[in-house]
Amino acid sequence: MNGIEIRGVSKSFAGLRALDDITLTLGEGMIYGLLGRNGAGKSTLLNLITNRLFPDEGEIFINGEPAAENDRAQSLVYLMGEKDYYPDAMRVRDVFRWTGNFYGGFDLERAGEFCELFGLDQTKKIQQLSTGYRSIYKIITALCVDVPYVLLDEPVLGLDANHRELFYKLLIEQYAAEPRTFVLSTHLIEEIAALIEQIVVIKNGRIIRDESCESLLASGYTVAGKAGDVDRFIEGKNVIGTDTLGGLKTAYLLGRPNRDEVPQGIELSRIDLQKLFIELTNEQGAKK
Ligand SMILES: Nc1ncnc2c1ncn2[C@@H]1O[C@H](COP(=O)(O)OP(=O)(O)OP(=O)(O)O)[C@@H](O)[C@H]1O
Repeated sequence: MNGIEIRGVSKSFAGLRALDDITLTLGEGMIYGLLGRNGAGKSTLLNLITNRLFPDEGEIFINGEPAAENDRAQSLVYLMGEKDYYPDAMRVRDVFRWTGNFYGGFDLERAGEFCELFGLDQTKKIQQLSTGYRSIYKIITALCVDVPYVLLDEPVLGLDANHRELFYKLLIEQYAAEPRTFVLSTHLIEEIAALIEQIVVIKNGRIIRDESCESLLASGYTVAGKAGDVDRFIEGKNVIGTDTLGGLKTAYLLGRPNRDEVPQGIELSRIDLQKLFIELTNEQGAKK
């Protein structure tokens, strides 16, 4: 079966259960958002898929082949991790060549174009790059390597807003030109909300949501209007947060709205992903 299949995987570090019986399939040609609070287990999961770590229990398969110590399976997955896996003295252009040799395909021409767009000098050594450009050379590598599964762990770390926009744009363009699976682990949830099709939420080492962005967003809604009207409307409903500005109030609710029940003067709209995420992942919040 094609895809990355994670079956009953657990991983502990010195007694701390970082991942607890994870079962998950990452399909082909999809953009996933892997979301979770700090320490939830996102990087551990990505590191297990790519053999930086090995599970205590369970197994991972890549296109039907065991992922553990299997070069053929691993050549299908590229992880852009938080750590630098290339020697500091290596030049950016050599990273591109080396990655192409290891993975059997790399679009050097496209990488050159991306370097120009980001203003990255390919002749520079990694050790000469600023924090943002250390992310940028890795982003470019991840976008240009020819593999069906690209895992991006905090890809926009240290990037300014313009460079983040550029990255999202290039990612969508690359995806449209040649569909493959991208898994984006990030805390900048609203920024990726428009890109992702499927959302996986990890909380305390367990998966609490694995569903389409569309259906997750349909599990809540926002109402806004005069504070008094909004207060009357939300009474007895499942309110997860409110914002007040002057005499106006916005309330975020779980559940599906009954449109017929919404009085005049109350504006109904979609809930934003960030608000839902906060509710799903706070300690008291959201049972599965
Ligand atoms: N090599 C390690 N040794 C010991 N503990 C570890 C190790 N790697 C991860 N952990 C612990 O496992 C848990 C999950 O960490 P992980 O890095 O996977 O979380 P994360 O969701 O990626 O977090 P963040 O968003 O902060 O990067 C944390 O409690 C972390 O401290």
